[in-house]
Amino acid sequence: MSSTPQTIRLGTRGSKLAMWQSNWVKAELEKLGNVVELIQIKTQGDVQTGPLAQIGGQGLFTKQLQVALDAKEIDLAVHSLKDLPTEDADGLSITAIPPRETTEDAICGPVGSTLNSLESLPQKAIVGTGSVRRAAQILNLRPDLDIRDIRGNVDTRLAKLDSGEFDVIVLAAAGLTRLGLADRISFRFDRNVLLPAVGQGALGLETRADDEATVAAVAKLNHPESFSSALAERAMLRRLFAGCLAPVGARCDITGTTLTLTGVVLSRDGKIRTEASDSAPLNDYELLGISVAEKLIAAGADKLLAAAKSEP
Ligand SMILES: NCc1[nH]cc(CCC(=O)O)c1CC(=O)O
Repeated sequence: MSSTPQTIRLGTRGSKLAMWQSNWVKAELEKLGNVVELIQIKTQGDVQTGPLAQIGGQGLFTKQLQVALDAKEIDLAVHSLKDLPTEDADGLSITAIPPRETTEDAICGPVGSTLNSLESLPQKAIVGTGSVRRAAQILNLRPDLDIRDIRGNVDTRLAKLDSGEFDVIVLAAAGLTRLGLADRISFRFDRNVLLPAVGQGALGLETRADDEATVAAVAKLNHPESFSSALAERAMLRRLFAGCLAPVGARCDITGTTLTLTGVVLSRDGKIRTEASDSAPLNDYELLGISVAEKLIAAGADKLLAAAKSEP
């Protein structure tokens, strides 16, 4: 006698990118014999449209999913890991991180543009990004550029670019790739030059920690290298007492079973930049993140972060 598998209720935001990610997770779970139902949930980030830095608030895109998970309205939340605050949510756990998509940031120019590097942008070009991390690192390299805030999902941002509001915009290559829009990328930044956001390109699969059946099913989607690298970056950010709205970047490199984490913290205007790095066995990701954060703090990162917070 075969028992009918329990249905996993998967909570997702309704944006195209979120739906792509959730449908991907659904299909992977179904391949393993699970039954999955998608449940759309609106988050504050979908409702409010002001500049991200002003609406502020960590977890704008993730909190409602966590509330629904906690209330047992869903069994699994699929997050873009970079939008998920690093403070542990009571009773919830990141059960799996599937193979990570590319972590690079990309510049998108007008269709047919021949831009191929930051150096190829004209003087004072208008660059659209809402990310202080991207803004600070770009200004560090090109102080002349005119960085302006942009918001909305990937399609909205590309439409704003195409309407001529910006000369170029910056987006995560991961989102563009998932949406089949990689042909809109003019060039990608070298990860050694512009360090990605903590968790960029990774999905966080969150469950109730005590929901054994869902935990067992979801854990099969975990990719250990992606898990260790993304969680090392998150441990660094947590130890810096910073969030996804801070001028902080991170990069992980894996050689064999050794994980190397590099972190960067900048002033908002990009004039001051401190970088630190350390290596550890893959399983010691938590200690590695703390170690790199402490090196950054020793180099003055806490003062940069305090100053960045107090700026409008
Ligand atoms: N903050 C929005 C967000 N969250 C995740 C991605 C892209 C996909 C990813 O990094 O996993 C994006 C858009 C962007 O930064 O271009």
